Amino acid sequence: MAAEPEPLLSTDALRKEFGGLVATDDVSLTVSPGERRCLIGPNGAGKSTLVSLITGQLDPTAGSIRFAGEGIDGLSPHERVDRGLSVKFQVPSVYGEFSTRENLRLALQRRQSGEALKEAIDASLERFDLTEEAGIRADALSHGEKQRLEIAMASALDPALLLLDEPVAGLSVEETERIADLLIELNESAGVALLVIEHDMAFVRAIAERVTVLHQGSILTEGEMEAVANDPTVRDVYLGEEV
Ligand SMILES: Nc1ncnc2c1ncn2[C@@H]1O[C@H](COP(=O)(O)OP(=O)(O)OP(=O)(O)O)[C@@H](O)[C@H]1O
Repeated sequence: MAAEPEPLLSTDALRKEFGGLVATDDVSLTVSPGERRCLIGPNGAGKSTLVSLITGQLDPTAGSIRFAGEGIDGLSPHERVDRGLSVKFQVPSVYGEFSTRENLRLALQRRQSGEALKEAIDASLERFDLTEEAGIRADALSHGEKQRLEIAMASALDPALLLLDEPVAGLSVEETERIADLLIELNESAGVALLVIEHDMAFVRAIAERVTVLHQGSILTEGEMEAVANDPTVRDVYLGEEV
């Protein structure tokens, strides 16, 4: 029998304590190459902490992480980005005083220069529907445009995995659908695996192939969205809210 292909990302018994509080409790999560996964769970479930452990912003109290076939424990956040693990945090971190085009140049110039760089910037502007905003200062963009610019910057270096922390929080239904379409297109055309934290269940339904539910720092369950949404234990942790 053929061996199972190695996951792109795997965490093994990951744990994070803050003083006496266990924010991440024995989390063993795997993401396959090219997969679209959403991470859901009520407020305080430990979603952002888990993402910070994966990106290297936080060090685990115990456990380990493998990415693209190698252990990445002890690598800095930048070293993880260089290996293809890219992240878009919840708070927009574009350079407000620079134009949309200049922001993309900063993200893309680590790999390219000259005419190739110009072409890559134009392609990225087009892919993320930002061509008309190319000359606008980033701090004058709408919230949705800023989110799209940030996703464009985070995917500039062709990551194997893109982590996104609440990419549609505070966006209109229309902008949310637009970002869902863009992420699916990015996943399908470039093969980028997605690991997305989100509270917006319509968005989760639109993009997730599989959903992982966190509760009190641990994985409560995993599976396809419909099965997860109908799971009574999941309904319990959401206290009757519609999942
Ligand atoms: N730096 C920190 N110091 C102390 N406690 C923390 C720290 N970061 C997170 N926590 C605690 O860890 C737990 C998990 O928080 P986390 O932000 O990871 O949850 P979350 O699922 O992302 O929540 P939300 O959906 O509200 O963003 C919470 O009880 C939180 O108060």
